[in-house]
Amino acid sequence: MLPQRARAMLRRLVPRQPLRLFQWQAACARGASVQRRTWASMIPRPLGPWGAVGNSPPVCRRSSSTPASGPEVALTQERYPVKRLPFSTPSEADLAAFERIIPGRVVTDTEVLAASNVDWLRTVRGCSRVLLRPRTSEEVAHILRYCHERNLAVNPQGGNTGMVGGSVPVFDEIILSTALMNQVISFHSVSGTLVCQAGCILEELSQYVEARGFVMPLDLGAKGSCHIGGNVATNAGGLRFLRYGSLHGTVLGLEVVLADGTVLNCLSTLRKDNTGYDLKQLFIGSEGTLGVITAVSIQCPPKPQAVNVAFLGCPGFAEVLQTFSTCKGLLGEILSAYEFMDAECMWLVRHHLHLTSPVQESPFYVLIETSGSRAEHDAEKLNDFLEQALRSGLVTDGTVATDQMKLKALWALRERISEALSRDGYVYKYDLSLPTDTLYDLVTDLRARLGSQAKRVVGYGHLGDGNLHLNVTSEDFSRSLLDALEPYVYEWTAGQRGSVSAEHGLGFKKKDALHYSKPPAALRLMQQLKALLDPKGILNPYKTLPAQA
Ligand SMILES: O=C(O)CC[C@@H](O)C(=O)O
Ligand SMILES: [Zn+2]
Repeated sequence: MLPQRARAMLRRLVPRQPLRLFQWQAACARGASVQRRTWASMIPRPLGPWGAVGNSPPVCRRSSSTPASGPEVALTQERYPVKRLPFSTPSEADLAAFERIIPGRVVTDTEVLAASNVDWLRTVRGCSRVLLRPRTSEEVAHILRYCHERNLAVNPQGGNTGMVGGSVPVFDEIILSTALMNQVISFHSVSGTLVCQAGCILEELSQYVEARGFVMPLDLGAKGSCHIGGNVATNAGGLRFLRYGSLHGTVLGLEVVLADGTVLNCLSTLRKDNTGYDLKQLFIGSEGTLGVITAVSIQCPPKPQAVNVAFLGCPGFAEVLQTFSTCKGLLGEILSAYEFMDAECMWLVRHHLHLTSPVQESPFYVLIETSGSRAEHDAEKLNDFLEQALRSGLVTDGTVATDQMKLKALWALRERISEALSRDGYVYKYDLSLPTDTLYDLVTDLRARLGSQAKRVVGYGHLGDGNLHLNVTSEDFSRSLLDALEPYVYEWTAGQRGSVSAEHGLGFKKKDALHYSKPPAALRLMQQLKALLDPKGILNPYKTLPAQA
């Protein structure tokens, strides 16, 4: 019985490596339990408005202009204890002044504003009455110079795909959209340096550089909508972090318009530049509170020639960790992603998005990606790893993809968890950096602690980066559930010397938790930097930094 089952698995796992069949058979014959399914059953069925898997790739396009429908989102100022700061209120004369700066691109249409005032998760809502659509840095400079003089608050907005309420107004801040700043400025075909405006959509940039033999150093589930400027402003992490590292390393230069309208042109394309303070770093992850990023220079790595994705089932979290150690050792330089999700996540993507699991039901799943330059070499390494993982019982079932469509289908299972969660009810999101050994303990702990108060408590994330996405859902927003979660989650994280925001930033929702991850002296220095660069506090107020006493 076993050799036959093993053969079935081999066909799925090593589609292009017939020479290795014997080794696989041997490995499986030594006791690996496998489940047979075919690719046909694995490929998800067509989806709803967020894209389809099948002949077309699963593009996860979050549209800021068409947020999911549902009951009206409560105003942030009503749900949270926040007081409007004494900024001016935009007047008819201000609108006329904006109209002179960007003729025809001053938006007061209530439908457009309704969409731009709400985050895509539908958890926070402002009441801005004007949205500006500049095309150039000079226009942004002109607008900010005017707002600075008039003491008007400004909410910079990219694709509005953030997770922490950083990209929508809290009150009536003017929305400054980068949507029309979507031009590639230059691309160097030898170095792979891309220079572009801040409003370029990440997925469009990916397609642009891929056609030229390169890839963007970052990739996110929200790639179909998010803007590169927003990615940099929030220091987005994402799915390629393990391989290419943080934007603090890959961004070579920035052009930023400061609060008073000064254009800071640090749009360098140099790999090495040790002249004084590296000012661009201040703006990476500052969430639009120190300046508005208008252009980005970014280093794109060469496109890998061979990509494999393995999607595996693990019997427990200990095995998820051991599988990670094993694959780091055996895959070495070709390992480009190590993601995990628990059984609840799989339930969510199946139930809400009708995606089909390619492997038998397991308590945990891992997605391993390899990216290299020689297909045979990578396949050999991957086979060795899979053989060992299966033989030692770390992995109980799995499947491997090498072609584009199947790769994307496997990635969709992981990338679209966030979307599935948003269809499950109100979502409380925690994006934590934790020591990998204890990374899942908090999920288990919370399930017991919250009991039936929560609809679902799930854990997934970028295990390779020590990043847990802890998500809790309830039918509707519940103050008592929020109180049960906070500050408990933050205290738990601080107890592990973790970070309360690994990659999503602080925005509006997490700003008061900053002190769990930074000492008082760091907070003071941040406040001083803010005061220096934006003395009137007009840029993205109520975000990132806690309100000063
Ligand atoms: O929704 C989340 O909690 C995480 C979203 C994103 O960072 C991901 O890794 O999928
Ligand atoms: Zn993430």
